[in-house]
Amino acid sequence: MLTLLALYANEHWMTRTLRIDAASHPADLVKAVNDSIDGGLSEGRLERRGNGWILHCEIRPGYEWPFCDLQVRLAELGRGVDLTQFDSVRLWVRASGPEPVQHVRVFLRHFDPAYSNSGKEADMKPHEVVFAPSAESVPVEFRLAQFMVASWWVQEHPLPVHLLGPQLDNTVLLSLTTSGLVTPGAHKIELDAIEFVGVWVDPATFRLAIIAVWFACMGAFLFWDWRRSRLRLGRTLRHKRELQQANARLVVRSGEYEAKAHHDPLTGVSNRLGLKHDLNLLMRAQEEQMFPLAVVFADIDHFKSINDSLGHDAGDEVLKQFAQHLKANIQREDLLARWGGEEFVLLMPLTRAEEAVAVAERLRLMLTEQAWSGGIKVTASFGVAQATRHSEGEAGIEAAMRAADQAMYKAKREGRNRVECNFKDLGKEA
Ligand SMILES: Nc1nc2c(ncn2[C@@H]2O[C@H](COP(=O)(O)OP(=O)(O)OP(=O)(O)O)[C@@H](O)[C@H]2O)c(=O)[nH]1
Repeated sequence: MLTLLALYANEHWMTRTLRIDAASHPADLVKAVNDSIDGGLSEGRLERRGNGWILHCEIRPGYEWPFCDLQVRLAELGRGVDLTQFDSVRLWVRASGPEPVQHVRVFLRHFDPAYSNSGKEADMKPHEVVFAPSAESVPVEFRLAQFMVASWWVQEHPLPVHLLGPQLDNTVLLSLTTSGLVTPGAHKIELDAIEFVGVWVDPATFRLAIIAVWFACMGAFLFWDWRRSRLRLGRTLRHKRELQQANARLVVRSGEYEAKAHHDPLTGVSNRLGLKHDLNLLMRAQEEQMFPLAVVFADIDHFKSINDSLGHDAGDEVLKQFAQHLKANIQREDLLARWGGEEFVLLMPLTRAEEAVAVAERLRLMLTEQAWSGGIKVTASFGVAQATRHSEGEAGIEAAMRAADQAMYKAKREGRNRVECNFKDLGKEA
């Protein structure tokens, strides 16, 4: 829209105008001239009417080319107007006379010291157009490029080649003249105003400038867009980094919560949930290398009396020590968990019940040999069972655990500080 507006403004508003009429132009610079200067008999008289002039002209035979002239001097001699800064001239002209179609010649006379030094108007180079005012609308507009140097003048004024063409940078005179082949009689030329019109900036140059502005705007836009995208990308990357960091923190935190959920806070070994979780992982990863799976239940003997005699804190300390001793004396692949209270469970993959009984026996002995805080003696009762390959997955393991628990109670009944093994309640041979 701006471009269209600028193009319109260039053509219609960004113009320079030089207007000449009787109201603004000094009266002594306008006069009527006739062929008497060449020995003719025609008579011209100038009348001012309103803001214009009227040339009354009586053409009489007597000179070979009779004429009358309405001469408007644009400036003093030698100080002409530079018409090259204008594109066209508008004339408010009417003409009447005895001819069927009345013609008028328009001359722009140029002063150049190379041929005009005599100061005579006849020695100023005439640029000419001829037209019939009645055939044109008023005002009639000529492009200055339409004015041609009059050939008859060039014949009378031989000039070097470089001076033959049109020259309008020092124009001193505009004249309206009766036509060359004029009919004798009363002629009249009315001139209301003259207007030279030009644009400040030549349209071609202006369009080039607009294209340049477009390119500059596009470049500026691309640069701005590139910077905006970079900033946006930076923000996105920052946001992504923050999300990754938050995510990493969440992963760590959820790992911590999971560890807490799977471990007994007092002894640090797995709780029931942790044992189930670890067992599931093992079953998924290496079910084939799990069986036979030995299950050992260990329960501290007379733990209530430890609590009662030494206090609950001492009881806690015994529980911690008990768990550490068990943990330190089993293999890495064995799973140890606190089943509840003072009861612990041990799962031993690829271990037969007989081997597990031996391990339980070793653990039982080991516990009796430990130095316990408070100088007390701590013993435990063990129950052993086994889940075979024939047992169906978790159901088999749960059955083995029940059997081991019962064996442990049997050990309690049989006097404590002993190991009992239960095959019977599994219903299958190891
Ligand atoms: N200090 C402490 N005591 C606990 C904890 N959990 C359970 N107990 C106690 O452990 C005792 C278990 O007593 P009982 O079930 O009678 O068994 P017991 O005294 O060991 O006797 P037997 O198992 O038959 O040898 C109870 O007094 C519980 O309060 C614990 O986390 N810390």
